[in-house]
Amino acid sequence: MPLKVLSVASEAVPLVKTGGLADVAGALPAALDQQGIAVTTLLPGYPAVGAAIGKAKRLHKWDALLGEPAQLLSAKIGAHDLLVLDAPGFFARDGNPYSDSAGKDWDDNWRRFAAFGRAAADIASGAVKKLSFDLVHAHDWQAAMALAYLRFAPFGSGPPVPSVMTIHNMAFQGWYDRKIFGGLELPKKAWSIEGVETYGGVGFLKSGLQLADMVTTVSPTYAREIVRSEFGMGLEGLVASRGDRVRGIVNGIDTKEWDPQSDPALAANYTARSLSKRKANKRALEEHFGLEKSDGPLFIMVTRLTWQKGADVIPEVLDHLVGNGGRLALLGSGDAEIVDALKAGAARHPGKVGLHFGYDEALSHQMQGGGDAILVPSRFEPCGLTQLYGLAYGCVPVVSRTGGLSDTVIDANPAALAAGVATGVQFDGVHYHALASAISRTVELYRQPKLWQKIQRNGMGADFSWARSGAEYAAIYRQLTGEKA
Ligand SMILES: Nc1ncnc2c1ncn2[C@@H]1O[C@H](COP(=O)(O)OP(=O)(O)O[C@H]2O[C@H](CO)[C@@H](O)[C@H](O)[C@H]2O)[C@@H](O)[C@H]1O
Repeated sequence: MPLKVLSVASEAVPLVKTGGLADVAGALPAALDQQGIAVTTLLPGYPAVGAAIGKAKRLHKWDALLGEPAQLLSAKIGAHDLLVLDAPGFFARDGNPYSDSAGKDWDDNWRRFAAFGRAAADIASGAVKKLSFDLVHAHDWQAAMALAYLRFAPFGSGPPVPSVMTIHNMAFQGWYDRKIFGGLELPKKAWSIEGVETYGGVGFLKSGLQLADMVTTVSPTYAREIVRSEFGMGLEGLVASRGDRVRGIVNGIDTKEWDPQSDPALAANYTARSLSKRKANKRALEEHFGLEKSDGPLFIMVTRLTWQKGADVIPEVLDHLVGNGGRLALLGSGDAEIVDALKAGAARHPGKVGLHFGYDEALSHQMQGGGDAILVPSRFEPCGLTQLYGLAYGCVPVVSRTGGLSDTVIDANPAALAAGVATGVQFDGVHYHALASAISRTVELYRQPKLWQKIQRNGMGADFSWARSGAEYAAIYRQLTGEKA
């Protein structure tokens, strides 16, 4: 019998995505299947999820799940085994999973995602006939309360199922005022520093970190960084106290979705041996972004426009980038201030800087397939996926040396160039000078076509499949289920 894992995630490709969490929650099950592990993913029943699954089988019903009627639906989408928490009072809303159409977080997010956790814990502790799981894997704060309910208020009285908590981003913690505690329907004993109490309120992510049998994060470097206050965001002490129960496993990418040889979004498909075909993609990008046609270096960026991603430094560096013969195509959405500063910068450089605000999956593929280099100047980055897509597509990553960016890109320093292993450019610190000098270095490399192609090919040949990381998760699952057996 394969090990059965309940993966609890608030978003997963191909059904609903606002960021990298969805890519990982969507891709990991197939990798684990290769390891003989059967993953079922529990998702909230947002409108898009309901529409995708259509008429689904009902497995369970709650008259009042933290106050709202709910049912559990079962569906299969492609190879994905899904459980969907259909609770219209919580999830049948316009906007994205966390905020309304105007971008404002829903006031009752604590209740929505506590209910999600409550449902996950019920499922994992035997409330649903015919469903049983050997382990629960919760992703980020939206799923973390599953572990609090499992510990303090499981459905049955059987042995507790082991658990893994994965941090995709420590910056989002789900912290709420203590007055919500009553609404969580947890026993009083959960209100303690060993339970959900966090700096006088309720901490969702903190509860998961405290209570999980194993904590993972999405790169080894980030796992080491989050014991320091600059990265731990207040939870560094707790992370440090968990010692070797905190591991870093670098993300892979879905190499079927992200394959330049077969990607239907591209004007021209190509491989590491036919890089010259990328030119057609570059022309298509220039067209889309209203850029002058040129064979000079075309930088791209695909990102949330936030402080984390260093997007605020881009407007400052535009003059330098353009002055060095570069052009920039940027796709993103986020902070209004950054949007305004980018617009002002682009207005100074018509034909050289093109902006597309919003979220566009197909365009993000086209950009990786036609751009020469992708800028990823993150202040912190648990793993980062866009640099991995860049590597796979021969769009050379230019990254700050932090978190997963450190672990996945080999800087084109003299030693790496001499050894023929460089895959990108790294720089230290996220500020004008660091980024400007990284851009200059990149342009210099680009102007040496043989060397540049070598860097592109090295990246395209790197192993960023899920196979290796899948094996690491599988080893953790086996260790934990063995420990509890
Ligand atoms: N405007 C836009 N249009 C189209 N696509 C867009 C887009 N903006 C972003 N994307 C896409 O969204 C994803 C973002 O991935 P990141 O790794 O940058 O993750 P994010 O910070 O969301 O997630 C967190 O979780 C992931 C997963 O573990 C970690 O890699 C990361 O470090 C951590 O911060 C990529 O697939 C990217 O192409």
